[in-house]
Amino acid sequence: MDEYCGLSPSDEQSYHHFMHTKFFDHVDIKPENIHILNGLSKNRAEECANYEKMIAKYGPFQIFMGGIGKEGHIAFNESGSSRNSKTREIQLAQSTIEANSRFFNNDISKVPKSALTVGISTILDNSKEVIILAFGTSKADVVSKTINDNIDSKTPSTFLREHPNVTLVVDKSSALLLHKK
Ligand SMILES: N[C@@H]1[C@@H](O)[C@H](O)[C@@H](COP(=O)(O)O)O[C@@H]1O
Repeated sequence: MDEYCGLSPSDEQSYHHFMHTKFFDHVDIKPENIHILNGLSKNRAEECANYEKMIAKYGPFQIFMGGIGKEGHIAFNESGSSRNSKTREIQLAQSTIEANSRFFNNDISKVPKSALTVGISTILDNSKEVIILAFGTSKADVVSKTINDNIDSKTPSTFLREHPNVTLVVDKSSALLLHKK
């Protein structure tokens, strides 16, 4: 669903690498059926347009499963992403760069500044079911906002409420602020 710009698929911090080591290497799937955005693409706009075309051709997704960023990003749809957004290149928010630096030896300068990501529309308008996982106290604020705030691009995860079949999976820590309402 998303990939850092400039990282090769073999780079240990790439989402290619993550998805293979955590998932694809453990299930029975043909390589030709795995589709991850290419962060090394020379023509990023074309890469994104082709991804949308492929989803339109083979979609909809049975399940879209992902996490959530502290400011409500889904995939890499940072704050400000519109409901109609499609697959595109996006500049990463400073908060995302800081949060993800934990995967780059806590060295912020090593975190790519941009990424390719599916859009909010790509997700919500092409998925029969959406499952979002949010664990830990660092996600408590955004879990509360996702459920209670106005639906607005400031917190893109609020758009999830416009989809008929979304499950937000939380643990006690990320659900902490829900009890205070
Ligand atoms: N691009 C990814 C997102 O797709 C993911 O949702 C987010 C939260 O991940 P985690 O659940 O590990 O905190 O991290 C990254 O920024």
